[in-house]
Amino acid sequence: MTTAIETRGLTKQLGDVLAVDDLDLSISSGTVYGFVGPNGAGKTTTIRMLVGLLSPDAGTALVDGTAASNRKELTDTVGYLPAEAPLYDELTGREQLQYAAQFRRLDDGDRVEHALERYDLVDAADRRVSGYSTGMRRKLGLAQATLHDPPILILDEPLNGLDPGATRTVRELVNEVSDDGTTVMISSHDLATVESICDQVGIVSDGRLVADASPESLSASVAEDADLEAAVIELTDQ
Ligand SMILES: Nc1ncnc2c1ncn2[C@@H]1O[C@H](COP(=O)(O)OP(=O)(O)OP(=O)(O)O)[C@@H](O)[C@H]1O
Repeated sequence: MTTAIETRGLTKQLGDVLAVDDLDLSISSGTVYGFVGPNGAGKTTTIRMLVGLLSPDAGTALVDGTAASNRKELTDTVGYLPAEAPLYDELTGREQLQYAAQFRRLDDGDRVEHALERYDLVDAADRRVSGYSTGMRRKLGLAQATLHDPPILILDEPLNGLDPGATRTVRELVNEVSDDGTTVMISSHDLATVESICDQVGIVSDGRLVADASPESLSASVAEDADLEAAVIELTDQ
């Protein structure tokens, strides 16, 4: 099995904080990987290094075998959704996706219409993004991040602030793209959802990886009837 994402000794200091501390990650292709841990554990900082938005102080990050700093080469390979979706408020939802399609030189107009349907945004497609709710913005952000069908999808807190319906949409998307062989890395505090969709979960605390295994093994490692939430609390000393 090939490795989609690999870090060795990844380290980043931000101000006085050692945000990521000698982190070794290995995510096999096709895995749905949950990246969890307390507030301030270093998840976003790690992800920003994986998508080439931050340079590590030490260590290496490879995405699809290419240095993560090489953003240009990874444009077609990676779909990335940050916690705040990068959207233009003055555009309509449809225009936003058309803009993203042009940026990526995707000439297929059907792709945009298909994405609007897939994310249940057809009725809102001609409204300006400035009037979208949190869930609608997230869905549009996801539509944008997946427009080019990237083989690797990195989602930073995609479930934050979503109602159950929108959470289900994200869950279904992850299951769907995973069935097609896409590798998905997803950081989240919604541990029940992570438990239900992820094959493997990495737990970070104070910038370090404290555990990395299937949700079932992590739960079983703390108690017979434990769930992932109990495991995360136990393993991160919360
Ligand atoms: N620009 C910055 N300057 C100084 N410290 C920072 C900066 N950005 C993040 N940090 C610190 O780095 C650490 C890791 O932050 P990071 O955002 O990666 O954590 P996280 O696991 O994503 O947290 P959360 O779950 O709350 O989003 C935290 O202690 C945070 O306060």
